[in-house]
Amino acid sequence: VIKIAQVPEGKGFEDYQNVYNDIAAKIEDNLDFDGGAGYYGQLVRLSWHTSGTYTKSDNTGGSYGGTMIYSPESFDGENAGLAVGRDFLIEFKDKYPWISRGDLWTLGGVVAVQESGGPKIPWRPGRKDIYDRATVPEPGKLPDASKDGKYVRDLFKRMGFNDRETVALIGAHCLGKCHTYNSGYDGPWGPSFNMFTNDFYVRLLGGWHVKKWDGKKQYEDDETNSFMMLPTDMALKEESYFIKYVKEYAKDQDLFFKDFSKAYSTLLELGISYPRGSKPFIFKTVDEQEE
Ligand code: HEM
Ligand SMILES: Cc1cnc2ccccc2c1N
Repeated sequence: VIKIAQVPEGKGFEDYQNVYNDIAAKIEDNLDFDGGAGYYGQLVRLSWHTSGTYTKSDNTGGSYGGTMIYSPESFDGENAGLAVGRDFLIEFKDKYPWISRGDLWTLGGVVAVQESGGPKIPWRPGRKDIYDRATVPEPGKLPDASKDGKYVRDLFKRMGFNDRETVALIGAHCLGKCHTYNSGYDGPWGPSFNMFTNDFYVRLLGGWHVKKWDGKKQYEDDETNSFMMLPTDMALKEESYFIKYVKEYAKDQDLFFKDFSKAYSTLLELGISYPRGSKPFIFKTVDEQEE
């Protein structure tokens, strides 16, 4: 399956920086949403779920066609709650009719990471809204949080990621929270889930215990009982092939930022063929434009 990037006629860096700025402004106007998590987590999760359906062996799935709104992908239980992110962004599809769903949904994630203090994420436009349902991926490609490390390793390998990239990508769990009505998991209830940092790894290396409640098995931190980890989060410290990267990133935020930027940029472009030598955009943050 070939998916060629096609940039809308005459659109360039400035056009996409304008969309970036509109999304950033709307995030800024809604910082108290979701108990103070804002929309950062919602938008990064949307960008990841529209991309994480990718299978390297047959080049199916990925962000190219904006297929998440079509069945059967729209029925994937792992996508519960993503209408929040899609509805947040939909006004920009009306304001900028030339932008595709895939470009809008992935750009939303780039804005969220950069505006929450994270690294710059190189990004290229050219995803095309598809209309033929044949290219809509089946449910089951996105990960189930109740599984173990081997499952996580194999799932990310299916997308073409190695162990280092897998650990770096899951560090996005520094943002946002779980919602029982989406996934059955809950929390964190602690502070700072609206800042992109290496906190996830630092906390992960601390003490955790299984939460006593009637919901799905998840972990709670020994110290304050206000943070949470999923079973697949804990898997990163249980497997020898993952924990070495958890330790590296807990010690060195710059290294995490560098590896995350590369892996996340790759994630958002899985399956897409770009013209040789096409240069990604590096958008300015809102703060950088005020100077
Ligand atoms: C083993 C892999 C992964 C599993 C099993 C997993 C699972 C989950 C689950 C169950 C939630 C809670 C959803 C809810 O209840 O609203 C969640 C949230 C989230 N995930 Fe992951 N995830 C994985 C990897 C990733 C990756 C690779 C990224 C991004 C690069 C990511 C970004 C996020 C974000 C930002 C949130 C917070 C969403 C919000 O605040 O609404 N996750 N994840
Ligand atoms: C600290 C932490 C750990 N795991 C998470 C998983 C999903 C969403 C948010 C998370 C989070 N803030």
